[in-house]
Amino acid sequence: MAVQRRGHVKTADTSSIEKKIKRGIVQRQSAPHRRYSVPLLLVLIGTFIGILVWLYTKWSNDNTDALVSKGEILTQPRVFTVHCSEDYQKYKHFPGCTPTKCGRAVTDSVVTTAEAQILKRIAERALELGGSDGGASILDLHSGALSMGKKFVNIYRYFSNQIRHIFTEEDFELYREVRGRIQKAIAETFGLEPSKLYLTKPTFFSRINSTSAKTTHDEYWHPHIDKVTYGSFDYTSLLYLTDYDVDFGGGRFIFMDPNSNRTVEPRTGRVSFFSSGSENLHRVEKVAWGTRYAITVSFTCDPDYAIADPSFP
Ligand SMILES: O=C(O)CCC(=O)C(=O)O
Ligand SMILES: [Fe+2]
Repeated sequence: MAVQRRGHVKTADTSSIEKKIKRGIVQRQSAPHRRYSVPLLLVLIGTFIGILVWLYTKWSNDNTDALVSKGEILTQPRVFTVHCSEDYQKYKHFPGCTPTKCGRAVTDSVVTTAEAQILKRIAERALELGGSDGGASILDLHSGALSMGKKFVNIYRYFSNQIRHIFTEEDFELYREVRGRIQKAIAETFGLEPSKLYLTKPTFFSRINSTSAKTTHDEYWHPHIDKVTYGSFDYTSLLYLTDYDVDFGGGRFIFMDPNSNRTVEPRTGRVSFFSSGSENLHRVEKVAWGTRYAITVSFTCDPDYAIADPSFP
């Protein structure tokens, strides 16, 4: 009995030990699997998220290439020619001016950074007296139009007593000088007679921030063709007064070509100019943060639509 009891106890001990050993083996066998499964899962999830992010970036950028990025400094105009649209045929032809060679160009050597900073301060001074309730405000030195709330006022009339504290004679001189240089660069690039190009309206400073639009005037981001929108435009130029990715995010200028988008990243003193027809459909990306300043300086070939340089009233 005793032997049997001992034997029974021994059997029970043995089987529990065997079980433990087996469990140990199973645990040892399964341990590497468990050790690797969590990191492996994380790698798989990470890869999956990576693919999703890549797909989203590719999709949202929609084939977007930088024509000129902020980091580059162009000492010569970078010129891209494109076929002229038929838009100009609907208007009177002015030999030596009406676009026959169309395209776009960007240069950093026409306006200095210091000049652009002075021009930016003109816009800042005037716009802090008014400004749109929405994200886009303008100041037109020619007509005097200044965004104010949901409307516009005439800065020369509205602030008539203070106007000589807002602007100086030198401000207007610099504006004229810069306009002349841009006109020359356009004429050289497109093979035009500079004197056959005239300043036209609207020509204006713009200030854009990320505040949501309150009226349609604030909706600057829509694709458009300047010749269709403004009629008299034959050549559009843009002078940038702030830096993309430093002073503001978003806000890149986008040429919308049939199969791709090409961006110009604003940089203080950078001038971009292009023929105004539908060969240069474009839009401005929404500004995500910060404040973007620019000047739209427009030119026509039709002397009937010419305007004089701005001056004190
Ligand atoms: O500010 C810009 O970059 C472009 C503005 C524009 O498209 C325009 O004034 O017609
Ligand atoms: Fe435009």
